[in-house]
Amino acid sequence: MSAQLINGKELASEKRESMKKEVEMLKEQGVKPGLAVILVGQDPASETYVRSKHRACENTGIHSVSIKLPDTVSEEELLGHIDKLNEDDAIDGILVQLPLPKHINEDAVIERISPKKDVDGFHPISVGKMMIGQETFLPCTPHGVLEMVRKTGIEVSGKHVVVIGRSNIVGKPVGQLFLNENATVTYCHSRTQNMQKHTKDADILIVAVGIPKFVKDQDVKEGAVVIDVGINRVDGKLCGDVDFEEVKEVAGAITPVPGGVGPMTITMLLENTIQSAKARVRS
Ligand SMILES: Nc1nc2c(c(=O)[nH]1)N[C@@H](CN(C=O)c1ccc(C(=O)N[C@@H](CCC(=O)O)C(=O)O)cc1)CN2
Ligand SMILES: [Mg+2]
Repeated sequence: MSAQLINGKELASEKRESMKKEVEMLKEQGVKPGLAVILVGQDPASETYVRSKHRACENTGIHSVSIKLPDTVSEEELLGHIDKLNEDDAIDGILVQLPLPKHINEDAVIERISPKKDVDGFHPISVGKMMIGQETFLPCTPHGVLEMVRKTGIEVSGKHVVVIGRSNIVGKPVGQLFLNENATVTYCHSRTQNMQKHTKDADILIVAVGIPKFVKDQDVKEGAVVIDVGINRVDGKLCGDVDFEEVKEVAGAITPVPGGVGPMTITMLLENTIQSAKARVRS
C-alpha cells in the first residue's frame, strides 16, 4: 500500500480525550452538557449508531437521554417530544436519528428542533449560517471529513475538491465546508456526464454516493486524498463507496471503512454538544 491511512478511530479518540477535559471544566462551572437522542422504530443500523452515541457521551462525561418511539408513532407525538426537550434546561443538544419512517415529514421534524440545540446542524438556520460562513453548529459527518483532511497536513485552500453525492446530510454541506476553506469545489451526481473526467482531476475526492466500491483506481489521480463516507453491508461485511484495495495503491492518503469517517461523525456530535453547553454557561 502506498497511501497514508487516515485513521478516523485514532483521531476520534485523540479528540475525545481533550473533550473530556472540556466537560470537566464545564462541570466545575456548574454545567453538565446534555444530549437527547430520539430514535423512531427498530432499524438495526440506527440502533447501533444511537447506542454508539450514548456510549460516547458516557465516556466523555456528557449526560445523555434516550427517547425510543415505535415506528407507528404519529408526527404530532414526535413533535411534542421535541417541544419538551427544547424547553428542558438540562438538554443542550437534540437529535432525531435519521432516516425516519415514511409517514413522518423529516423536514418538519428537523425544523421543530430549536436552532440553539441543533447539534446535528441540519436545521435550515444552521445550514444557512454555514453557507454564509457564520458561526453555527456544523453538520457532524462533513465536519469530521474536514478534520480528517486537515489531519493529513495538506493545504485545502486552492485545491480541487470533488464531491460525489449531493445529499442534504453529507454531499451538499461537505462541499460548502471546503468552499468556505477556499477550495475549488465540483459536485458529481447521478446525472453527471463523464464523471471520471472530474474525479481524475480531484486533489481531494470525497465519496458519499451509497454504492459499494463505486470508485476504482482508474477514477483517482495519483497522490490524491480520498475520503470514503460510504457504509455498505455486502454479504454481512462492511465496505465503503471506494474500492479500498485498488485505490490505496494510487491515492496519497485514504480513509478506511470501518474506522474512518464513521467514528469522527460521533466525535463531532460530542463537540457540538459541548459547544452548546458553553453557550449555556455564557447565557
Ligand atoms: N440524526 C442523524 N442521523 C444520521 C446521521 C447523523 O449524523 N445524524 N448520520 C448517519 C448515521 N450515523 C450517525 O448517526 C453514523 C454512521 C456510522 C457511524 C460509524 O461509526 N460507523 C462505523 C461502522 C459501524 C457499523 O458497524 O455499522 C465506522 O464507519 O467505522 C457512526 C454514526 C445516518 N443518520
Ligand atoms: Mg482497476
